[in-house]
Amino acid sequence: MIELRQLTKRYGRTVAVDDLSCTVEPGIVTGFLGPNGAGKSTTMRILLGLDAPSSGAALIGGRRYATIDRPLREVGALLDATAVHGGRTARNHLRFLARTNRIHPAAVDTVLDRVGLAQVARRRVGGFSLGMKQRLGIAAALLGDPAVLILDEPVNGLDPDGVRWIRQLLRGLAAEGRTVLLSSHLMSEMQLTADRVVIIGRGRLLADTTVAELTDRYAGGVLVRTPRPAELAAVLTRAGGTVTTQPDGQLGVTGLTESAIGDLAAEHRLPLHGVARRDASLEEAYLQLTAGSVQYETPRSTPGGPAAPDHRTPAATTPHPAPAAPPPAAEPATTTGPDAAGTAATPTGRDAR
Ligand SMILES: Nc1ncnc2c1ncn2[C@@H]1O[C@H](COP(=O)(O)OP(=O)(O)OP(=O)(O)O)[C@@H](O)[C@H]1O
Repeated sequence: MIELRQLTKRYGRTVAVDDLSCTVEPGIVTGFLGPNGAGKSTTMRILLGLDAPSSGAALIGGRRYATIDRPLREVGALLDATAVHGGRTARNHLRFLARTNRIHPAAVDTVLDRVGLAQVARRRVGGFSLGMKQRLGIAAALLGDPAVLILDEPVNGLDPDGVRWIRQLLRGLAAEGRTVLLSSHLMSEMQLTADRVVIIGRGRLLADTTVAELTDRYAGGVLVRTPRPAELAAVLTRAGGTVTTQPDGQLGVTGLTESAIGDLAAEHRLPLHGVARRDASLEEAYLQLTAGSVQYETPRSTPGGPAAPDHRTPAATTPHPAPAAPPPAAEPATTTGPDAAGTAATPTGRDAR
């Protein structure tokens, strides 16, 4: 289990994380979402002992990372898949991590197999594609068979097959009872992978709920298909509904249930070709929820200029690209957390799964 207790982090005048409290439970996948600069990476770095909180606490299995004796056995992390020694082979990279964390060397081949890198285990990491490095980073995170996994943008660089693979992997790891926290800007993917989401904006908690509850909360009424839209719209409006005509000619109705719409249509002998609840996607819910928290706005269209991207289009998977990169991290992020490279280790019991 992961717990954030009134976590606050300030960098000078910037409040990167602002009084953030939440619990990330085992047995499910929890998505960690927020616009660029919201404080996700900062929170993850604090969880992994790479940065110190200004106040509050970030706990893994009830303890601060720095007090965990054999970190790789308790928590696996992927922060920056490219932060690996390019001259080493994949196998040697993992063997080094295993040795310095007193993990049995047999675990190396097991995780290489699990992430699909067994065939390239003896190739130098420098020649790996970003997707292969992501897989290697995940292998390193899994090396100690940890109860908790913290993954920052793990699908970056993966092809569609790899994206599906990681979705199934993470869901499988959660089903084994592990705590899985992952950040991503890919809302459609997050909707398929995560059970719960913690959404932050400008360092503050905006939502901590299930994906189902969130999409339900932002569901947009009922979509009605009829060959006589003007007449039906008049009937529904008179009955207290609010009706809008969609670009595809359907009627969007709020304020009336599907059954009420069906009854009214039957009463007025107006044919219905379809009545369906309009579920919001996670992306729509996310965009509405974070609308006031975006720091790096997508440019709006200007007369004669290119059209701004439609934030409500499902294909827009990176809703708020930053025009400028945020300041670099205070300390270099590592693939597996600070102790991956060899801090002391003594056996501890697993208490966080
Ligand atoms: N080392 C640092 N020094 C100063 N400011 C920092 C530092 N690290 C982060 N920040 C600031 O803290 C805020 C939160 O940044 P953070 O990288 O945690 O956001 P994020 O949600 O991970 O963003 P992204 O989605 O773009 O990765 C931003 O305003 C960022 O500029």
